[in-house]
Amino acid sequence: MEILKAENLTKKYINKTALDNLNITLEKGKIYGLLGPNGSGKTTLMKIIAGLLQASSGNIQIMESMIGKDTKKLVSYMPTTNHLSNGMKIKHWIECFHDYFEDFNKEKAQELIDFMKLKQDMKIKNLSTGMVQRLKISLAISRDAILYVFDEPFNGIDPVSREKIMETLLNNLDEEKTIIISSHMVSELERILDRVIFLDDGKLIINEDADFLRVERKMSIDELYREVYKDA
Ligand SMILES: Nc1ncnc2c1ncn2[C@@H]1O[C@H](COP(=O)(O)OP(=O)(O)OP(=O)(O)O)[C@@H](O)[C@H]1O
Repeated sequence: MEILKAENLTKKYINKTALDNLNITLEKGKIYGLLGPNGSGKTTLMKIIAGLLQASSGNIQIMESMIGKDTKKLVSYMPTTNHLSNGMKIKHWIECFHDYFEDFNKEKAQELIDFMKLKQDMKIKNLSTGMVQRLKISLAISRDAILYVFDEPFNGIDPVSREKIMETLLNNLDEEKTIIISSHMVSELERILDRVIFLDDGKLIINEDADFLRVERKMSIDELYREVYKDA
């Protein structure tokens, strides 16, 4: 089942076309790796899907609704930046998410925060980079959305914690959910991906089944990535 469809999606900033006539569909229940070098348009696409940025032209629909207020309720988005204000404690953010998102499961968030070895009384300003990432991920996973969009969830995270986060994603989001993850850590991510999307300078160059690509190209997704972008 198709849950997202983008047609001729273009995003122009003042002197840069960040997304160039993108046509893309996402299927229900799949984990997508959104891959590409710096500046290829990954964050721009994710922000548009999350309803935080408007495309310059083209259409994008989620569950057959045009992007807007209604589709925001269907998408749980974890930005790459720290969007949680510093003076607040973790427990305040749990309350905020609970107030703001109808689909937010407070008990689940509390469990995940414990699992991630965080304490509810910790202030955001006292958290390390990796701890902030773990908190952002816990909050995003605690929503019961249709589509989960994680922008660079492994930034600043050590290898053991990366494994833990991947396990948490797989264990907490059932097979009905669709997930998009952008990352530069292709080799670590590849084992959980069903499909891969390669962007290059705002253009879609691959949207394909990961196993199919491995067999067809006789290489891992990581090797394919290095080959495709060797001149980037
Ligand atoms: N607000 C903005 N104003 C002008 N240009 C922008 C803006 N945001 C992004 N860009 C440009 O759009 C292009 C795509 O940026 P984007 O952040 O989507 O790429 P990305 O693939 O997420 O990169 P990275 O891997 O470095 O995070 C880049 O050339 C970037 O400089």
